[in-house]
Amino acid sequence: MTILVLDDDADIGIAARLLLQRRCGPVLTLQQPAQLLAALRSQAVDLLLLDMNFLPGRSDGAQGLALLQQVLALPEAPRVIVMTAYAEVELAVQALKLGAFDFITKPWDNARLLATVQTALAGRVADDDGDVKRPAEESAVMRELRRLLATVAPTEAPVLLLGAAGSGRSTLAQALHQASAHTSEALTVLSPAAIEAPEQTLAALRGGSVLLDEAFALPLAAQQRWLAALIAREALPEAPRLISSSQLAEAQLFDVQRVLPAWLYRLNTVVLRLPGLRQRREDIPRLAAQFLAQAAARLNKPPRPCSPQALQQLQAQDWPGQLHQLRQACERAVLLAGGPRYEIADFGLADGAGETGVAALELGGETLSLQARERAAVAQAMNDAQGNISQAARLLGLSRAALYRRLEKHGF
Ligand SMILES: Nc1ncnc2c1ncn2[C@@H]1O[C@H](COP(=O)(O)OP(=O)(O)OP(=O)(O)O)[C@@H](O)[C@H]1O
Repeated sequence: MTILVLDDDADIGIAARLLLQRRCGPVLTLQQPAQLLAALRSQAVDLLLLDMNFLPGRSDGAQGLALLQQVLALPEAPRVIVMTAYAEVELAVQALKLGAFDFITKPWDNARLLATVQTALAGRVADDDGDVKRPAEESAVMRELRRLLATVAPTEAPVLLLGAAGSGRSTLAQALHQASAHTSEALTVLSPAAIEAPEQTLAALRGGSVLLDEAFALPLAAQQRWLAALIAREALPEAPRLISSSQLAEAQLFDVQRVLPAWLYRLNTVVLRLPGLRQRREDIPRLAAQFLAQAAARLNKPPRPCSPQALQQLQAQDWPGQLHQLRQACERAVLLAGGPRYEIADFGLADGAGETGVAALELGGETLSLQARERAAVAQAMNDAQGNISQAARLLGLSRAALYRRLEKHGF
């Protein structure tokens, strides 16, 4: 994986090389924008770190944006991370709209730059001959979701995020907050099911965004109180931007025994639905590569490619625990892998569990391992409690914290 850094400040190139070369691959540096296109035509580059301002006294990024467009129009275009000054959020947003993979602000935070670079490189997977292919593209359904997110983020409209547990709702809420007008303020995450006094909790918030996690996983009377508390809070200055999440299916949302319609209508001005991995299998290789690269860096293991067979089999799994489960499987692979590539056995997937989920484990009867039984019991309780953590914990005779640990452990 080759990285090219273009910045008129030579020190930036040196700093990037020191940080990235050992962990990610060769780092080339350039200071002259005029040399960029020729360099990209003569040399295979996987990732370009592109400064946005080169002319003294100019800071509108126009030259950087023009270069970005030219780079992305190349037949073998690398991914591009643009580098902007702290105050140039607007410029970064423009670059993202043009197709930049991500942006980083200078002076950068080393851990953040490394993570961003690893994520960008992770999309490139090795084929059978070990050659590097073009980054796998994002599924159409996720591209559409991002487009919607970019449209609604700058508005003040309440957004409801729907998706299965582990499908990435918290991450989407973060992205929404970051692209909103409140990005310089806090995103506060609240679990209504765990909060006794919504009035005081909401009154204490000043600006920013608030995420009401599992907003409907509470009794109807409590939903009524939250509704009243929210209406009271919105009448006061500095009301936070409202984001909520739920893992309920559409039909359950409109079940009046479970969801107070007025509470739902307060939250669902805009609804963003996160598809499960089964609905976007084409994203699995890229996500797996990303999780593998992140885990390898964190655990100080050498980066390895995934064998094409392993990728194919990962793609064929159903992943009932969604991204959480995929991430955990990738961490296992990083810990267990002994060969030059990750093979499917390294991921430690329970036989059949991936294809058919919990049902297969239950059918396994006496042959089930203790771990599998525990997972099945947790899944059953979560199902019976309709996703309400407190209730599921009661059913299992566990504390909420102990249940959270088990949910995490089993990749829900
Ligand atoms: N678009 C993405 N690309 C890569 N990784 C992602 C993405 N979205 C989420 N993840 C990762 O997947 C995992 C699950 O995401 P997240 O915690 O956002 O899901 P969730 O639906 O909020 O889960 P829960 O139901 O447990 O609250 C996390 O480790 C997160 O870092």
